[in-house]
Amino acid sequence: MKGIQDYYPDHFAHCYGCGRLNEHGHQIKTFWEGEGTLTRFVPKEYHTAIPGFVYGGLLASLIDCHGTGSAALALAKAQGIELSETNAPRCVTASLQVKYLKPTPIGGEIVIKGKIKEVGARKVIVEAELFANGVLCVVGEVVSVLVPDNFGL
Ligand SMILES: CCCCCCCCCCCC(=O)SCCNC(=O)CCNC(=O)[C@H](O)C(C)(C)COP(=O)(O)OP(=O)(O)OC[C@H]1O[C@@H](n2cnc3c(N)ncnc32)[C@H](O)[C@@H]1OP(=O)(O)O
Repeated sequence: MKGIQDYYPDHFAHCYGCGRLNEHGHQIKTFWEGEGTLTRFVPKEYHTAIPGFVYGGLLASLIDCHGTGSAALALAKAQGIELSETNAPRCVTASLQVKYLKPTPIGGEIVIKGKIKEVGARKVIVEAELFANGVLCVVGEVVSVLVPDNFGL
């Protein structure tokens, strides 16, 4: 199953968090799951903050790209866009807020769930919950803004 990131054109596919063409990045993929969105990621040992626990900056970057991916999915749905490699909304992060509720253990899969809080013509607000072994460890809110095809070129 394709994630929204699989539809990003090549020049948007180098992001460290979600770019499929960045061999050094996280290459996350974000999907619809019911009315919400979902991203999965398995941290490596070197993603350590203190031994046994995940570095918070990594968790923020996962929430960041989960947010922009969820925003692109939400805009496509709201605007009736059938996703293809030549037709997908492109969003960047305007604002990222993260709250670390509990230390996040290394050693299993992280699941990030997104709830679309607001969808405008260009701005989307996504609330994110990050779980490790089923325990809610981090919450966040991402404001994403739709940008044109030639953004950054
Ligand atoms: C398929 C391919 C995908 C491709 C995606 C692949 C890349 C994934 C990106 C991963 C995440 C990143 O790291 S992205 C990299 C980090 N982010 C950036 O570098 C973005 C830098 N900032 C910018 O370029 C700009 O400030 C923008 C594009 C974010 C917004 O500028 P703009 O386009 O002029 O927007 P503007 O008209 O002023 O505002 C539009 C709406 O957004 C709101 N807004 C604007 N800025 C903010 C803000 N900081 N915090 C809250 N809200 C804001 C405004 O109030 C307004 O709301 P309303 O009046 O409509 O309610």
